[in-house]
Amino acid sequence: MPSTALLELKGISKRFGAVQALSQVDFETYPGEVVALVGDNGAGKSTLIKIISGILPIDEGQTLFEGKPVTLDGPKSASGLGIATVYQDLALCDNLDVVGNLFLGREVKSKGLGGMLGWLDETAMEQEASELLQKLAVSIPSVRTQVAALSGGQRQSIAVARSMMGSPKMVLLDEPTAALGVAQTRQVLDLIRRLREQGLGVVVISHNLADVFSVADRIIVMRLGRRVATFDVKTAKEVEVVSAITGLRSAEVSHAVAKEAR
Ligand SMILES: Nc1ncnc2c1ncn2[C@@H]1O[C@H](COP(=O)(O)OP(=O)(O)OP(=O)(O)O)[C@@H](O)[C@H]1O
Repeated sequence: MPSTALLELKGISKRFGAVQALSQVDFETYPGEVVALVGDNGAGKSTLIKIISGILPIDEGQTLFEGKPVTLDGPKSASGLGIATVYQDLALCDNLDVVGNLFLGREVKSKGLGGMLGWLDETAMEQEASELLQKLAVSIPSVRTQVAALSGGQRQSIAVARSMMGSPKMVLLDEPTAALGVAQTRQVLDLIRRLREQGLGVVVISHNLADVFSVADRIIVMRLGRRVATFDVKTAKEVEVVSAITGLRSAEVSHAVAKEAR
């Protein structure tokens, strides 16, 4: 593991009225690793992701990016540092094709008079889109396919690819495999592995421990707004992770699992 974290949060606290959503949370990600953020409903995962993506201000704590103190006071400051977020609701435009979605808001104007007239350089965008999808090994019928015609896994892959357009250093994924079938999930998990191979720091929120164990390097467990455990996937046991998530002892988890299986 490289010694300097890409992102380091220290003692982060966040309150919504009477609800203490985060209490003194430390969090760190390194380049070229996948960190899974897990925890029960209401544990504080989304709040932490929103803080990292600059959507929510913190009440207390410190943020370092590549070892330097920074302030994440808006989505622009996060994206300016190279932090990209892929939300659960995808935010793709169904009526646009893949190129249109990848370049939404960052269209390439054609050079010369065409550019002055506001014409878009479709050829350049098409080529760049194809290159990006090839690099990420995302397989779709054509970059000119409307995203409405893609499978759930392909759509999620396009959403992830879109987050790569600004060449980020870190990608946050909120439940990227929720609502996907087995084959589509595998496709998205493969894509996450490729982000790691490219040296990115990847943070994945997931409720699916099978996915977590298959793709993550480290697992950070949140419970009631606190970071309660950290596991190295190579040595972690699922029962221990469930125990940290629920607050039950491992023996109680095993007992509950056995009872459920009956
Ligand atoms: N905007 C908000 N206003 C008030 N309370 C909030 C707000 N956002 C989150 N909370 C509360 O903060 C706590 C943490 O919520 P958060 O959404 O971060 O949990 P989570 O781990 O992402 O849960 P889930 O898995 O259900 O998405 C919860 O008690 C939640 O009700």
